[in-house]
Amino acid sequence: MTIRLYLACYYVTARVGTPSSLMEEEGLLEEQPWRVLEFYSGIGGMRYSAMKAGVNAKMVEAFDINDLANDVYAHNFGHRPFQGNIQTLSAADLDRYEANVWLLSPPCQPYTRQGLQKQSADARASSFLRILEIIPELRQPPAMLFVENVVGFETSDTHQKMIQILEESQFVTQEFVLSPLQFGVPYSRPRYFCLAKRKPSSFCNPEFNGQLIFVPKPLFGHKESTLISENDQLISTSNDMQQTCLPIEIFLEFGNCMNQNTFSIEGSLSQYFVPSSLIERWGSAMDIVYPDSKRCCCFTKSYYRYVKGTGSLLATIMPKTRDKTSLEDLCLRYFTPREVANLHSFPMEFGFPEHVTLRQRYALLGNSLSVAVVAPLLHYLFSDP
Ligand SMILES: C[S@@+](CC[C@H](N)C(=O)[O-])C[C@H]1O[C@@H](n2cnc3c(N)ncnc32)[C@H](O)[C@@H]1O
Repeated sequence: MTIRLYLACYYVTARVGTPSSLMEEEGLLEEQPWRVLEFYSGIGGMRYSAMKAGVNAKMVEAFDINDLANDVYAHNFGHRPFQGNIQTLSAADLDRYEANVWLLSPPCQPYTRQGLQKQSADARASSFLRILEIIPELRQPPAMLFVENVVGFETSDTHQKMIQILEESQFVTQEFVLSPLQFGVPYSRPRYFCLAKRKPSSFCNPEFNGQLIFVPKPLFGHKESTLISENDQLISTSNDMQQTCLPIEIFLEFGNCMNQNTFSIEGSLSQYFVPSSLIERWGSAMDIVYPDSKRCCCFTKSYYRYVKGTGSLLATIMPKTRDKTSLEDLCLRYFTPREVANLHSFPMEFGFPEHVTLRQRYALLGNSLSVAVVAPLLHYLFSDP
């Protein structure tokens, strides 16, 4: 079944800070906006990143198979993504959009360390492989591509295939593994990113072509002070980059005063309180952070359903001595969905439609991405040398 195409367009943004009408008057809008397709759009992390990056882009279409994610996207952007399996798109379908930029954040389960790591053999990898195979079949291939995935993707056979197809289709690539911690956000969420430009386009720092880079410095024009490791990869000089991060309290919607008493007064807040039974059973596996902490763990789509490895819990009582206080006394709570969105650097205007349940909100956010990381990467991708 082929997905029917709607050619209705919707806009990301003109350049940040300058209304487009004003820019037109000033004669600044000399260039046509880039026509962008957003694959695996989820709740719109890529779109928010493009907005934050201030790139001159027009979102031509977004695609996602998940009904609920599309509800959230429509709620925030006033446009419902195309609902269907990306695998069913043909080259002719995609050519009709006349897009020149593709943003893709395909499913990561085939590559996660906790998963079976079946890579390309996992059915959830098929749609991405198919979309890659379409590139050489296109009448008008994209000029730029941006791919986001989990760390582990870069060693997969899907990655190998992606690089092979991109090279054969005349793309140059630069790859990154970056975390929000490297952008001042107290949030550990390292992710893999591939930036690709089709020749004759090139990157501002072409000396990084074909490399996997672990520091954000090339994005900001720094060429020196990045180190080359034994296997020629750029590595971070600093193990303690979180020292430069803001404290977690800046990202909280309920401050330190939120304790058990507050929970009982404010009925709806009680849902964030961690029950004693969970503390007893899973206490030793919990990642506990404090309002003054400068790091918290990655929130996954299973946050709030499971405790182990799904994201940090917040101590709302600051103990005098941290290592001697019982967990019960810390008045532990879950981060709220708004706070997870804050740590993902989503804008304040982002919200959920009422019918989306708490668990669904966490699941959708857990699948999304860090705007603080993706925005500068997109800005770099869209910049001309
Ligand atoms: C890693 S998430 C991307 C989330 C997105 N970047 C965001 O900011 O929310 C992958 C998304 O791809 C969607 N998806 C997975 N397989 C798909 C397919 N074959 N066709 C269309 N969408 C698919 C899922 O519903 C999910 O929303």
